[in-house]
Amino acid sequence: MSAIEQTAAPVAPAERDSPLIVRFEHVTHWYGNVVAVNDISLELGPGVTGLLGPNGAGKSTILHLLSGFLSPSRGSVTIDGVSPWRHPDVFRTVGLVPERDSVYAFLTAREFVTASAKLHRLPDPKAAAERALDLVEIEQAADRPIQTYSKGMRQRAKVAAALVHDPKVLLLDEPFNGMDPRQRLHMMDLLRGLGGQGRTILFSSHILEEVEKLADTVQVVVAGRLAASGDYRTIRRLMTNRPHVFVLRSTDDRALAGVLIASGAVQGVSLTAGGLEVHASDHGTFTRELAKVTRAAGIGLREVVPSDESLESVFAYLVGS
Ligand SMILES: Nc1ncnc2c1ncn2[C@@H]1O[C@H](COP(=O)(O)OP(=O)(O)OP(=O)(O)O)[C@@H](O)[C@H]1O
Repeated sequence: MSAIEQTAAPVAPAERDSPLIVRFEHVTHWYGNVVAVNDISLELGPGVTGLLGPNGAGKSTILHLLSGFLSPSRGSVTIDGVSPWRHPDVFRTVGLVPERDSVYAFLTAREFVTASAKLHRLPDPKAAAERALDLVEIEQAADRPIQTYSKGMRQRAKVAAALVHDPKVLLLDEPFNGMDPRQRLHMMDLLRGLGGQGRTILFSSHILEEVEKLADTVQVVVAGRLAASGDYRTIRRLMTNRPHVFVLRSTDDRALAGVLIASGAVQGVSLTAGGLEVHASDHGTFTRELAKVTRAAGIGLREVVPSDESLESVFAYLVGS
């Protein structure tokens, strides 16, 4: 595979009104011998997209390629046709909320966000900071040092700093890490609102439920590769239709094994010390049939435990499919 030429004659994206298109074309990135991103092609438009994958999948690398911190070893990354690598104009269009807190904690949020506005050389840094602080709703606490903030408020201060120049593309690396459920909901509302305003929002997560609640579209990455991509419902269906393993405990496991095999709802069963292990070909059919056959056979079900629900097994299935 040969490297794709970067698009020539860039037009400063910030000067355009139409929604930006973020594009990866056959992008590969190596750190020495480690292939962190492997031949990924994808396209993002306005709205909220979840970048879902287990630890080490390549999510941060993808975000850093988009932010212009890394250049692709192969392929091209473009935002509205312009490569972010060594093209400072693109920085006016992109805001990044990094995973780590890289903020001096003695600063107040107002000082931190104003400093970010100055770095962007905005004509009125104070007014821009005011607007951004207002957007993330930490105006009330904006004059307190960041070290006095909760995790959720620290994250919001980082989002304000990333939004200070009103970027059309907002990238967030694991924005929900360490947040309690209330803070999480608040951040979700905020990102949903920003996506609704026509911004292109890409956030990384290794938690399925976070992505399900927030994202319109999902990009699933596993071991540097794009494992699935598109509408959340389609990906959810892929996940629930995959083969499942359950451990059942009932009043008569042996009889249950017999009726399940006869029903055709399972591919295999084995009696184990922990109960009856069944391999179901798909989740929906199995759960429907299970209720029916146990009732008909007069068997009492005590427990149904999915035994392969770990994210790794779901990802492994997606990679294989
Ligand atoms: N600077 C680096 N030098 C060498 N290898 C790296 C470097 N940064 C990341 N990697 C490796 O590249 C792969 C992808 O890492 P990346 O941080 O992009 O994944 P991630 O999905 O964001 O994971 P996490 O959620 O754990 O941060 C991993 O195998 C990681 O160990």
